[in-house]
Amino acid sequence: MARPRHAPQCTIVIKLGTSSIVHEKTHQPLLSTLSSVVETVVHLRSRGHRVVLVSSGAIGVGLQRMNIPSRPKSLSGKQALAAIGQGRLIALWDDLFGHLEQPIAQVLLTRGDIADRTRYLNAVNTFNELLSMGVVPIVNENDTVSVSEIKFGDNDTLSAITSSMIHADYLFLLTDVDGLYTSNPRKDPDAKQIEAVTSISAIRSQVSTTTLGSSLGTGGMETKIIAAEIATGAGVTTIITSSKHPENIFGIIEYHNSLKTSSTPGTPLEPLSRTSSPVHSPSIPDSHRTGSPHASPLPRPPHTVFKPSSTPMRDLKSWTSHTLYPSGSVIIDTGAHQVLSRRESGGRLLAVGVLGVIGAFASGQAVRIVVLSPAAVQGSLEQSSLASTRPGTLALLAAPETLSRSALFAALTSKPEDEVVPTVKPQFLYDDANVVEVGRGLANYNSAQISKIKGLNSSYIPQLLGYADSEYVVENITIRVPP
Ligand SMILES: N[C@@H](CCC(=O)OP(=O)(O)O)C(=O)O
Repeated sequence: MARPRHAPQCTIVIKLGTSSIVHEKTHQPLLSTLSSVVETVVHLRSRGHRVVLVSSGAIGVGLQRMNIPSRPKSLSGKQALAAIGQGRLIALWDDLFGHLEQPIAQVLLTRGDIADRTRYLNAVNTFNELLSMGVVPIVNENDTVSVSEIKFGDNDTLSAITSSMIHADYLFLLTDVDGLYTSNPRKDPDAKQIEAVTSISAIRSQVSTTTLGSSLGTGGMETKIIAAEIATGAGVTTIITSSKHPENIFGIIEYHNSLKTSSTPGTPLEPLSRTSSPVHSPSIPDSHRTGSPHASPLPRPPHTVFKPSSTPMRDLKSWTSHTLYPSGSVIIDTGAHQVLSRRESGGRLLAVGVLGVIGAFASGQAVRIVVLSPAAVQGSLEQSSLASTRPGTLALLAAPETLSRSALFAALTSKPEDEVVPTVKPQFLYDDANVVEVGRGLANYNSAQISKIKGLNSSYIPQLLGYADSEYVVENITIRVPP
């Protein structure tokens, strides 16, 4: 007899915002929502899934404990309330999960914690160990020690980074609306839910993101879209759905698994849940919206799905792009921008493609990869000139991004290029105002060294720096804005 096909076991991150954890006015915990989340998580665990919860709410619980009506404006005020509330918040989760014999763990992170590669790997190892022990890690930002430079800022971003760290299959952003709408559904009766998103840049122009979000949390739809961008870039299917019906997570996973894996279109997998999942409205299958070859006969609980990238970033690249606070910028020319946007570049930048640096950074630190803004290119062009400084040496007092180096050498000297030591001296003053960030990477040399070797063939590195650790000046580059 044919055995029923089981849904694959997944790693699932579920993020609950402040407005889903405490009441907006009274700050009392929303016990029925929290209990439903606990039942859902325990049920997912019983089906073999690995689950991580990202829980906001420390400040909200702190407000209730101290009987303070609204979030303080000062950072230290928020940090103090988070310190008061976090203990009670985790105690509440432990109590609720404890009734169902489910062990939990508290994981508090800041961006600074995982900006260091060793600490990042330690965090990954801890997550993996906890998950293999059958524990549900409950993550929040370590607000007490976070300052603006090292803050994730909102737990949407934190949940996306957590998903990428543990190579999650799904990230569920549970919130007070059941998906992404074309406009604010609370105000606009014509607002339409967007069921599936394949291009985040395209969706940005179609939706209004400013009007949603409660007075308690720091997130809103914009931070959810940013989180979806980070998570889908790391290969994680990202879902926005209502925190009022966490049990719909079963139906949503089942629905998407049936689209993905059904060899016979329309054959449902064995349900993840034996209990029936309330489904609030029948809706048009994703296949209709996204061009998927298979239609699913399964009901589709309301949600918006952001499809994962078909070419997810390698782990280290994802880590570089999103977890590291960049210390400075490396300005690249248009040619390097094009090359780095191709996969075969391996995400490595040669000195020849560098126009300059902004700020001071050490080797090993994260840097922004930036290009000149159109206005800066124009300003640079206006100041261009060419000069010879000593025999056999060319100084380019020019806008190097506008020049072909070999054409330049051919025009100005009969010597082959490798006999000439050029010095690139753009006269234009580059700063953050005249560049545009297109990606991030890890510097192999410090800012002063990259300044010395910018624009040059890598063979000059030992001569100019006295050593050459690598022929590349920046590695592990992720280009997020193609030319
Ligand atoms: N770490 C803070 C939460 C930050 C925040 O407001 O997040 P969110 O409610 O998801 O927008 C806390 O626990 O209160």
